[in-house]
Amino acid sequence: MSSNFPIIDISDLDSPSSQHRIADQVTQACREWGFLLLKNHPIPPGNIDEMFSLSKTFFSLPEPLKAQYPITSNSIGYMGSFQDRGKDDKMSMWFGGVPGSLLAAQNRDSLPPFWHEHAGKVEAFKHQCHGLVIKLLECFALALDLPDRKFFAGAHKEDVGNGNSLRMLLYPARPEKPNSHLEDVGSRMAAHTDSGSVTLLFQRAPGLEVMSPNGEEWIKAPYIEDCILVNLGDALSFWSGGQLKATMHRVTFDGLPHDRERQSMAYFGAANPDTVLQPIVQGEKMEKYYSNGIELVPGITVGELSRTIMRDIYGAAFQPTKEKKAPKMEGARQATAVV
Ligand SMILES: O=C(O)CCC(=O)C(=O)O
Ligand SMILES: [Fe+2]
Repeated sequence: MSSNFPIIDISDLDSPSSQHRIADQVTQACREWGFLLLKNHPIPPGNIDEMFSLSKTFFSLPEPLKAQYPITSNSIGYMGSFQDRGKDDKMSMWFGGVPGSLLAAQNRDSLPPFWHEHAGKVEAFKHQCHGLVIKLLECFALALDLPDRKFFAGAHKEDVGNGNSLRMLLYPARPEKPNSHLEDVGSRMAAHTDSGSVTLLFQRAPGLEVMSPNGEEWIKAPYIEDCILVNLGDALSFWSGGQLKATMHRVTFDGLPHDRERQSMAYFGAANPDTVLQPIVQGEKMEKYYSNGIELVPGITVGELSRTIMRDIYGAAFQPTKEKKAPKMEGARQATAVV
């Protein structure tokens, strides 16, 4: 069923003679699917392997040790299985913020000590991801023929706001299905759309399901080694006047049985918090648009959207505990949408 899932080779993206063709392919995939697999991308496999290996070591630490560092409103920290609103069986480690913020004094208490010596590598990896997100945004600007070709790149500065987060994930393998002994267990990752612009998804095993273009069935996202899965978020869909899709995706116990492990990493490329959401493609209007059940009104900013989503998901449970002790840092307060 996933045989016509788009797979696009971007090895020639930097060559002026191929740029238009690749931009059109990427954009067409996002009009239809909102998802695609990128082949021959510029992120070195060794760096991806290194991140996965660190992630695995971190997640295997004792739960009480990790649980001392719950995610804060700086989008830095850990969240264990069954702890989020959906009570899903997955562990997440979040690395939000601008370059340098993982080791900044005000975040020291939020970052588990395991990561202190690796923070530079994580930030270097985020920087590479950001570079690829900008290239993809340039493709959309070109193929959509935006009046302001530089709008996307200008609105996604790496050193502004807190939106660009790396989330490491581990869906643990368990001898028994968790809801046989725990009440109120959800799935692995509840169905959702991402709220930002472009997500780069690195996978180490299959398990993700994606809504089909006709919106009628869940399709297994193909897993191809060395390819990055890309999907779009609600903000980008909104700017495109709905031409580009933000597609629902999920991980269930059917798609990923309880005794199978999956490791993944999502890099969420998001626009700077003061960027206004409104259609920018000529001739497009957007009256009503929803991001995971929250109505987006044209004129809302990216920062307001992510704060609303964070409040909706965590409610009173989301306490920026560590942050309260630390001095405030301008420009790094926006929460990232978490599911
Ligand atoms: O594990 C996955 O591939 C899903 C990750 C995801 O959808 C997310 O973090 O938003
Ligand atoms: Fe997602």
